[in-house]
Amino acid sequence: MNTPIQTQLIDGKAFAYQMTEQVKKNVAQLQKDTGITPGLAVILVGNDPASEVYVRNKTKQTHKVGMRSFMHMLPETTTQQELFNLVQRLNQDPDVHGILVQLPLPKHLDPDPIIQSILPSKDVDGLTAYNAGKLTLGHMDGFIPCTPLGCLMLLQQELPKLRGLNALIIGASNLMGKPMAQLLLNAGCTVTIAHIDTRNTEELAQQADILIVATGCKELVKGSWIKNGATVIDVGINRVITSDKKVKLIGDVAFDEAVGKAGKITPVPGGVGPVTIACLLYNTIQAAQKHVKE
Ligand SMILES: Nc1nc(=O)c2c([nH]1)NC[C@@H]1CN(c3ccc(C(=O)N[C@@H](CCC(=O)O)C(=O)O)cc3)C=[N+]21
Repeated sequence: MNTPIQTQLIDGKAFAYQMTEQVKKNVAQLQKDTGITPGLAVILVGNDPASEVYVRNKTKQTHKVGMRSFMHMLPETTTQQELFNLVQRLNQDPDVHGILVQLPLPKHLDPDPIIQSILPSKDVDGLTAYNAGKLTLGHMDGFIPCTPLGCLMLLQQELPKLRGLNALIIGASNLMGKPMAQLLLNAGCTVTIAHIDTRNTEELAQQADILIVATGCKELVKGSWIKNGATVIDVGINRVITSDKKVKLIGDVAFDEAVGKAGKITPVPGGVGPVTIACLLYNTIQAAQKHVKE
């Protein structure tokens, strides 16, 4: 019988608060030095309730740090050409330093050509081929997607030495899994990516010192999958209705089972989510600062 491990919660909310305070100072400094106020444009197409929550959070935080926020809420019926035209306008707008197209887009729209039409210098989501390529080459001066950047920052805070650790990432998306793998590889981890066709994900997880889960499958990872003392980063956000008819957020890790096995774990909510938004603000101030230097 193994003695249960004391599992430490990683407080993403507190981390995001610290980061946001720093961004706020940098915004004030930039305004003092140059008169420029960083501006973030967010495009939301259709009315997905979860996306509306994130976008509202983003707008609130943007104002809190003293940046300008340009919200573009487009109807479900928006065409590819209309969306493309809006991105072109924002590319040319000198008040806009960062552009984010909230994903997923409605099914009739093709996200990739839209994303690729964003100017790399305004691509604060880090999804253009230019920024993705920079990351792959190990250049840290491009824009890095906000969620994996946030996960890396949390890991750097929690683990003094990442070099040589085994990391398993479950989920291989362009927004999360792939850039996460590049970041951890650059940090010296031995990186494995598992995805929907992987046959032995559970077995791979049991070898992982760092386990990052971004699948959108609620409570996919069971307690028995987790190596004793591992650091677990739960990127999932799943809405479920409880027996007393309340909406509750749960992650991609069965949290109650992970407690007593993991050394450290991010909760949902209050883990990766708030840090993602802080990283978006961080990328946007970077975009505005670079704009000044050019
Ligand atoms: N182009 C694009 N870039 C993104 O970065 C992007 C996106 N599309 N689409 C969706 C995902 C998801 N995402 C979140 C941001 C904040 C919270 C967040 O604030 N979460 C709070 C809870 C908020 C709630 O109540 O739902 C928490 O975890 O504590 C969650 C998820 C950004 N994403």
